[in-house]
Amino acid sequence: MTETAIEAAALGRKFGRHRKVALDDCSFRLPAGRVCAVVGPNGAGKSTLLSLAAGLLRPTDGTITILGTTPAAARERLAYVAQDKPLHPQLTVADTLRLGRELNPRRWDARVAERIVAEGDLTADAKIRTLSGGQRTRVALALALGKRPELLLLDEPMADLDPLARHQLMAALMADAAEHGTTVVMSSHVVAELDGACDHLLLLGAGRIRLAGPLDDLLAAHRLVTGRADDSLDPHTVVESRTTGRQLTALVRPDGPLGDGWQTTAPTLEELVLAHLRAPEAPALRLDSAREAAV
Ligand SMILES: Nc1ncnc2c1ncn2[C@@H]1O[C@H](COP(=O)(O)OP(=O)(O)OP(=O)(O)O)[C@@H](O)[C@H]1O
Repeated sequence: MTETAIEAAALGRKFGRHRKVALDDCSFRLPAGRVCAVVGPNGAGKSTLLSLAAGLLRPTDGTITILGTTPAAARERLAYVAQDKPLHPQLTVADTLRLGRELNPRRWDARVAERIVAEGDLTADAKIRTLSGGQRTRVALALALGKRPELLLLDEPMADLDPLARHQLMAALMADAAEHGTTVVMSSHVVAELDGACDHLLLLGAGRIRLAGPLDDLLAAHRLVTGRADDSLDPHTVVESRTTGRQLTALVRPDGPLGDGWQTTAPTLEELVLAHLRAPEAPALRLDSAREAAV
C-alpha cells in the first residue's frame, strides 16, 4: 500500500472564460490510513478539491498525486461519492449492487455492500427513483464501500440523512475504514459529526488552505485564552479575539508560554474551525509535512 494517499503541489483550478479561481496554490500531504475532514465555508473549493482527487476534473495549475500515481491511474483504487449521489434512477437497489460487482470484478466486497443496504431497511427490488434522499445516500455509500477502495472520497455524505442513520452510517464507515486501513476524505459542514471520527484536518477558505495537518497537532498548536481586554497577547499569533466588557476571549497560536494573567484551555475541533471561519484573514498553518511550515 502507498504511504501517501494524496499529495497536492501548488494545486489550482480555474473555471470558465473568466478563469474564476476555485482552488489556488494548494499544497498538502495526506498520509494513507487517515480519516481527513475537509471543512470550509460555501464556495471554499471543497467539492473542486474532491473532484480533482477523483480525477473528474483536471488541475489548471500544479499537480495532485493519488496513491502514488495520477488520479486516472488510481481510479480502480478509489471511490468517490459526489454531493448529488448520481445513481441510475431506473435500476433497483439489487441491480445497482450487481452493477457495482460487474464494474469492479476483482475488488467487489458484496458482504459490506449488502450489509449497508440491509441496515437501512431497503428492499432489494425498490427502484432508485422511488428512494428518499437519505436512502439513496445509503445505496451510494454501499456502492462506494463495496468497491473496497484504498481511498474513499465523500462530498458531504451525511447531509440528507436523519440523525440516527447518520450516526449509524458514520460508525459503519469508520469501523470499515479502520478494519481495512482505508483513507477517508470527507467534506462536511457539520463539524460536530466529524469530532471523534477524523484524525486529520484540511480547512479551506476562498480556494486556499487555511489549516492542514494531523488534528491532534493542529489542536495542540492552539489555545483558547481568556483574560483582561487591556492585556497584550504579543508575541502570540491571535487567530480571532472577542471582547465582552473588560474580558477578552481569543484563539491563539502561542509562541512560547502565555503570561500568568491568561486562563487557557485546549480548543475543541468545533472551536478551532469556527474561529478560523470567523477570521478569514488569520494566517494559515500547515503541519502536514516533516517540518512545520507556515503557508
Ligand atoms: N463548474 C464550475 N464552473 C464555474 N465555477 C465553478 C464550477 N464549480 C465550482 N465553481 C466555483 O468554484 C468555487 C468553489 O466551489 P466548490 O463547489 O468547490 O465549493 P465548496 O467548498 O464545495 O462549496 P459548498 O460548501 O457550497 O458545497 C465557487 O466559487 C464555485 O462557484
